[in-house]
Amino acid sequence: MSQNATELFDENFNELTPSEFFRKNKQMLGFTGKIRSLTIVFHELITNSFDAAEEAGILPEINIDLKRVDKEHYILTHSDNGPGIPEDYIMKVYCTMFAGSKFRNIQSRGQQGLGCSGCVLLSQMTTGEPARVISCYEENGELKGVNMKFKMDVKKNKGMLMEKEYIKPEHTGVCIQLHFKDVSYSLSEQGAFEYIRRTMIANPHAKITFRDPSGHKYIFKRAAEIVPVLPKEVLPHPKGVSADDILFMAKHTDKRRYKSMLTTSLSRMSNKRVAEIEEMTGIDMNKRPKDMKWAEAEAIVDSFQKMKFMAPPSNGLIPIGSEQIEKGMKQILKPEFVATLTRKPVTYKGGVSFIVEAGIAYGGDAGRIVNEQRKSEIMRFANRVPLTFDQGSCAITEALKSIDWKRYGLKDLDNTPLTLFVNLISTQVPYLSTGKQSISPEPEIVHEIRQSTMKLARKLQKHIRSKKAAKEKAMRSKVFEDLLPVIIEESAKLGETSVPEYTQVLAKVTKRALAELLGEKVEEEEVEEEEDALIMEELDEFGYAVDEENSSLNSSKDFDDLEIDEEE
Ligand SMILES: Nc1ncnc2c1ncn2[C@@H]1O[C@H](COP(=O)(O)OP(=O)(O)OP(=O)(O)O)[C@@H](O)[C@H]1O
Repeated sequence: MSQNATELFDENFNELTPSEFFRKNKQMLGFTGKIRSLTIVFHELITNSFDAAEEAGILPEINIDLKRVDKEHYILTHSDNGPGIPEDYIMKVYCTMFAGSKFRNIQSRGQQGLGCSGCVLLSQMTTGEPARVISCYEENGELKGVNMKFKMDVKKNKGMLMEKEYIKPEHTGVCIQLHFKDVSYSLSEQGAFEYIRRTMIANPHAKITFRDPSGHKYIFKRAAEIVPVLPKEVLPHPKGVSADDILFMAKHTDKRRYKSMLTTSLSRMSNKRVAEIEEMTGIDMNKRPKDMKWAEAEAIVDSFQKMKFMAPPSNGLIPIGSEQIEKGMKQILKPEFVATLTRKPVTYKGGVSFIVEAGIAYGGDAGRIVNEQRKSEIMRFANRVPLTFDQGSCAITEALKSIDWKRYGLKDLDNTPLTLFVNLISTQVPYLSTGKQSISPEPEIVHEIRQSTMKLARKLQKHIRSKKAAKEKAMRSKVFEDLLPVIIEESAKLGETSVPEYTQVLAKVTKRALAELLGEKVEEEEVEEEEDALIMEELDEFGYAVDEENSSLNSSKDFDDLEIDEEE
């Protein structure tokens, strides 16, 4: 007998909690593949510890201990020195999907309220073991500590407490212990160790101690002692909102008129601008937001697109800063050459501001060793967090691959000991998926990455050129140094005169070679100036007109000082 719709629905209709959904779709949390799954766990726990410590004005210090119980069974213990999590929130943080404190228009590493609970879910799904969390925090001026053991109730999207004990803490912080199977620790580019190394480049203010499964202890020391300035929450920009956003604001605002709702919910929106919108759309701006219709929201957004606004305030964006990136790169890569920069804030999609930071390190430990040869590597970051996977579709990869590297003297980029660093700072990083591993290639973002990297590539080209020139000059000087005394002495013998004093002249000609032999450091500019003068004299002697102002000797320097965007 056939069933009617009501019977069918009564029997089959169900609601899926977020935890149930992600239990079936763990790949959407980034948990695909054994190596990647473990790296994502490291990523979630490290970024949370950083966010929490920085928000509390504390220099982050993290201890990670990864023990291998047997081939594929690991126990991860991760502890931080952050402000801790109050007892009532612990199970919400670790067992409720889409719960957190970062659903604001603010620059932070976390955005979605999924990370911690995702790790607990993976642990439970692969081992059936509960999570253990020790949290120490301050409440009403008192230091409190609690040690809890719990599991996640996937059907209810919340925690099930198994054990609880109050402890006497010495300082604030969180320590979490999780069991994992079906994961793998690896030293590869996508492994957990490399994730920590990259994290340290973009976070030189942090300290991480890591004990790997073999028991080896790595201490990544701090290269900077300043807690990054806390980004401010910024209101959305009119050019970055949709009709749906406006309608959502209208339904949830406590303001009584369209006018006050718009001026308090959006940046760059004054009474004058609201009057312009009123004139353009004919909508009465004194109406109650709760009564707003879809067509009105659409008309308001259309008017935004026709208007000119100042760019969004950039105080919501806190870049790492080129000096700090340089410190991070030097500390970890010990390169022969490094150049870094932080661009000015700009916007994508007309209203979301972002900043691109870039760095190039060459020589030393820059690049990656593959088959005993150093190769170039790309390090992608968003809000200081390394992006380790899905590089193919990412704006950073696309931008860097589109640069004509031969133009900068790098004929074989792949086989160059080079690390290319790019960090995107934004309150809304346009990730391509919830796994947050690649950035959408918005044209404005790709443009900024290209410009900043090309600027640094030019500096690198200059460095490689002058290194090559210095080597050639040193070789030439060496020839003089070896031959000139013989020629002078033999000539004196032939001319039957005494040997003239030549050491000073020789020293001048072979200044670089002599200095190098004596282990002295020669002032690059001084030598260059003297050599330039010598060449000028030579040209003059041979009858060539030398126009010093426009001489090609100066042109590269002039070009380098230009603050313009470069087009290939
Ligand atoms: N180590 C920690 N110390 C203090 N608070 C923490 C810590 N870890 C997590 N939290 C709190 O728990 C919340 C939830 O964390 P979770 O990782 O699930 O999501 P998120 O960081 O907000 O976003 P995302 O899913 O994008 O990482 C955070 O918003 C933060 O308030």
